[in-house]
Amino acid sequence: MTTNPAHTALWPAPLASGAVDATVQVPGSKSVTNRALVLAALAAEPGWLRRPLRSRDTLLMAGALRAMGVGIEEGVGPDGSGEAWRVIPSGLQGPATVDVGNAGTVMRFLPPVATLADGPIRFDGDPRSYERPLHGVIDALRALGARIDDQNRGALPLTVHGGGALDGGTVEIDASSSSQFVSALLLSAPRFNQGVEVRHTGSTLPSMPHIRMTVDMLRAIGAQVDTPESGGEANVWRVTPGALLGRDIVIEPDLSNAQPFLAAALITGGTVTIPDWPAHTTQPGDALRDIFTRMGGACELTERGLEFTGSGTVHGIDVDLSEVGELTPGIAAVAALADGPSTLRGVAHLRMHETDRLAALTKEINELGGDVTETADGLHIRPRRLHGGIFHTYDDHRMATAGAIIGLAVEGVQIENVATTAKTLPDFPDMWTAMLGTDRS
Ligand SMILES: O=C(O)C1=C[C@@H](OP(=O)(O)O)[C@@H](O)[C@H](O)C1
Ligand SMILES: C=C(OP(=O)(O)O)C(=O)O
Repeated sequence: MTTNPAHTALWPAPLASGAVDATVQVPGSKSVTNRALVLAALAAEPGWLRRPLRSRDTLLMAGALRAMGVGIEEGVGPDGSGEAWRVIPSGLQGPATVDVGNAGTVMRFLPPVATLADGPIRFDGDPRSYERPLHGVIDALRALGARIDDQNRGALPLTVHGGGALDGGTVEIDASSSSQFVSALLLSAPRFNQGVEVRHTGSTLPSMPHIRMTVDMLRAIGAQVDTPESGGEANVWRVTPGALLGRDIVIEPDLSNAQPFLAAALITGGTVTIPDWPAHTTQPGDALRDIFTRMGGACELTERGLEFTGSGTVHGIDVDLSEVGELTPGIAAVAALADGPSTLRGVAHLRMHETDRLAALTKEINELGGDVTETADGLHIRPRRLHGGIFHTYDDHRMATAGAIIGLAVEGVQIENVATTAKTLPDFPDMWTAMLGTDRS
């Protein structure tokens, strides 16, 4: 077996020499870009994505749709500003092979799309993708009329034998391990003959803002969706069959990827401004305004963007992160530097993310001298004086950025495989050093 040198390389995480003072332009949202690509590919007419994220997860999504026959061209948006993708839908075709990498959005959102293709679509990905939950999507699609070969029973790799159409109808799923099961079924449902009625039967459902994002984006492109929030039954979503419109969608900055930069302001007592922070959004990263304020910062949404200022003191926090699980690694990193203990709750499902994030955070922070324990559904973090050392990332972009946050305050932290940030933020190391280049020391 050959070893990719990028995976063993150590990146010396820069120490902040003073309070940061920077404006950081954060690239587009992974979750919005990948939903916009799927919806544009399923539309009845061409559409535009402006300022899409170009990262491993979104390029895998674009590559997969292209493999099924969708046109995705580089261009300048209709108003002449910014880079854009023009998406030209076409009859979806197999045979094709889809590499999902380790992108939850690709492995979950595309099997429903593949049922609409004419011919077999094979799905494969990184070794970790074989372990991530997919049974909710596979079982539901079978119940709705799809033919799927899954030699690994309920997981990747698999082949969807697209028949050019899917009956659709009513289906029950347990989405307690990933909200993406629900999003996946809803996104393709306008194209199912009978649409879909999805009923979640599990006791918990993580990442509700991401389901709201799915619903809002479906409605914006012309779909009719009934939800618990719009007066429907609890845990039931209905999508009516119908044509989707070609839209011009501007992708918001990725607020979860703004997290390490906001954390830098919080722990150095500096100020970071994130331009184009949306006034209204379904992105879970918007919760950082509240969470990082409770941890000691202050923020203001101005015409320049979100201005976040740290006080120099970081407080511990007791918080339920079930709605915003992807923020956990960054919050854990800040909590390890706080002036009191923290309890992060409601995130048992993170054990099945890019890596087992609860185990990985516990091990890596403790190896730097920290005191973290895993609970049934989260972490207890008691701050200790930390020391330098290697921070392993387990191919998880958010582990890499969590390590960089700790490295701001602790000398000698080295991040193994910082290149894994390419999953959603390929420019992270350069953005991080550029932010620090403006230290007010
Ligand atoms: O739908 C989406 O875009 C996402 C939903 C969430 O997944 P889970 O519900 O599996 O946590 C989130 O953690 C992931 O980063 C992106
Ligand atoms: C859980 C995440 O990603 P994925 O879309 O692969 O589930 C994440 O980005 O934190």
